[in-house]
Amino acid sequence: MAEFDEHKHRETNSLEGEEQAVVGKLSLRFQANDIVIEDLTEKESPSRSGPYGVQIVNTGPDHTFVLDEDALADLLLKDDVKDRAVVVISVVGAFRKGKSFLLDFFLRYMQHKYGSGGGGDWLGSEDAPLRGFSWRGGSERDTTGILMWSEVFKTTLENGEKVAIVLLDTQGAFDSESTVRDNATVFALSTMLSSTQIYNLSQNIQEDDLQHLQLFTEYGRLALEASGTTPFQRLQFLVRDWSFPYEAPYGAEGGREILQRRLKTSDNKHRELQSLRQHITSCFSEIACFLMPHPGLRVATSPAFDGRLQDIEPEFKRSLQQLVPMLLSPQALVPKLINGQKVTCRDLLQYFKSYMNIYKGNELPEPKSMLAATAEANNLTAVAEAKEVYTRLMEEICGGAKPYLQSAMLEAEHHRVRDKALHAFQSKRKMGGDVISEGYCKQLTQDLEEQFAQFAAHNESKNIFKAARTPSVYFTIAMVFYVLSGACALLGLYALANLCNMAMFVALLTLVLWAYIRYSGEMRELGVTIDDAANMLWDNVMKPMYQACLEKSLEHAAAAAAERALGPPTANGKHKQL
Ligand SMILES: Nc1nc2c(ncn2[C@@H]2O[C@H](COP(=O)(O)OP(=O)(O)OP(=O)(O)O)[C@@H](O)[C@H]2O)c(=O)[nH]1
Ligand SMILES: [Mg+2]
Repeated sequence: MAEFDEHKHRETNSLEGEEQAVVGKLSLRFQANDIVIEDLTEKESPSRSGPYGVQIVNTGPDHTFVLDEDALADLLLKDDVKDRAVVVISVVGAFRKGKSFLLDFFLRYMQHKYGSGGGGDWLGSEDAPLRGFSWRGGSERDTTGILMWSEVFKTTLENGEKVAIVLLDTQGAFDSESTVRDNATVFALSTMLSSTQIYNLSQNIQEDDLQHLQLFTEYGRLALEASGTTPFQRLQFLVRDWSFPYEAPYGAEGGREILQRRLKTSDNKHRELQSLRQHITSCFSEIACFLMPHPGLRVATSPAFDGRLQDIEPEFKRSLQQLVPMLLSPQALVPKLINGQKVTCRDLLQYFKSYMNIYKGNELPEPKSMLAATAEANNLTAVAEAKEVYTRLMEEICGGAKPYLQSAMLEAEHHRVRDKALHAFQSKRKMGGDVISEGYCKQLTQDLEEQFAQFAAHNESKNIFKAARTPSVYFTIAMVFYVLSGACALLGLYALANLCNMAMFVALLTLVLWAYIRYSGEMRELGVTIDDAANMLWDNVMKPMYQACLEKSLEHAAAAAAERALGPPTANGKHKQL
């Protein structure tokens, strides 16, 4: 039924003699007396065989945002990137202003420079449609929540540091469906989590654009006080459709002029305007601006435009050639810092979780709770790193295929490795001071002890003598009863002999049952009971008897040796010296 409705849905656009009708997933385009049929399925939901924009923050009911932890973990916890410092590039700003469109050019550069690449110009061929994050024409919003590109790019910076690069596309602000809180949430989340925040503006930098930054300048001020380091890295204003190149030229140079004018603090400015400017400047380690020309009427107004370069004004393409390497070349990449420390992909997952938590309520969080969330995430990432150190080192000592290690030695190694892990935790700088980190440290110590118990149990299971205890106990019992039954039968005590036989069969049956449980992995609880019974019998009956026998035979052997050395005792009890 839904499919039927969808197929009934029709949209028609007309532009300069071109007509387009959308029927279900098919687009019919009447262009220069030709009918062009396009399949929109791929455009709407890109094929999952290649990379795509992964929805990591979804819009939930009642204007809530929900983090898709699993999707994010899949991207950030891949073995080849999880421990790399991360560079996070995000684009924010009002809706329908070409954010996703721009990101798709970023992707072309990334794939060319850091991906499978290929020769030629990174901008691509003139007639290739633009693919990547979903973008489209029209007046209704397209991107919702936050998306991360599924391909985490890798490169080495000039200083030799290996980094991972992630791209974020965000929901446009100020559409008719979003509340002020929704806009603020997307804006704050992406700013707090990115190392390069591209603030996409249309035509000019206006005062209200600066005011939106005020949302977290107070957080920035508190973070600055708490850590003594600049809370955010790069803020890149990007002015689209700049129409006054005669006043300030397109590109970074013109951008600098405009930015200077907009951020200038002078005595004749109102105090509020001055303080806003001061805060913005102190929160980011680098603020820049770039003026983009208009891409041409086909880009802005044609429903048939699919992103191919041949439809874009050359001036716009020239600006892209300047802007994109300026932000994404290895020399330009800025790793994400929080509290003055590099953030790895694994840490980024934790920061996402902690920051999403504070945006769960109905109210916008206070800057203080944003700071508390940062302190929490600082500690949690330090805990995760310490646990990683502990697990890695212990795996090297007694992990999977490593042979059995004596219990006392394993314990000594545990103490050494635990101290190393605790040192890793303590040496990471954390907001909130010792009072907060003490609690995390206690919990960490407890968790490491629990982990050690598991390592120790695993180590014990490798002791083949202990592993063989259960079958040897039951086999011994069976043998003892077999001999006893034979002896009883010889003495004519048939009732007793039968009882012994029965006990022998019970022991053998238990042995067979145990072997089956171990082999099949079924009825594991019964297996544990059989092992426990064997341990109990060993500890309380067989071991004492075995020790008693051993002592007796040792005594006997010692006496025999002494006798051999000293000769047999004489009638008066003295030994005759040989
Ligand atoms: N005027 C103008 N239009 C542009 C520019 N860049 C892209 N567009 C057009 O803007 C429209 C919207 O592009 P999107 O990339 O989907 O915009 P968005 O900002 O991601 O929109 P939302 O996802 O709804 O927030 C498309 O028709 C593009 O062709 C530009 O620099 N100037
Ligand atoms: Mg978009």
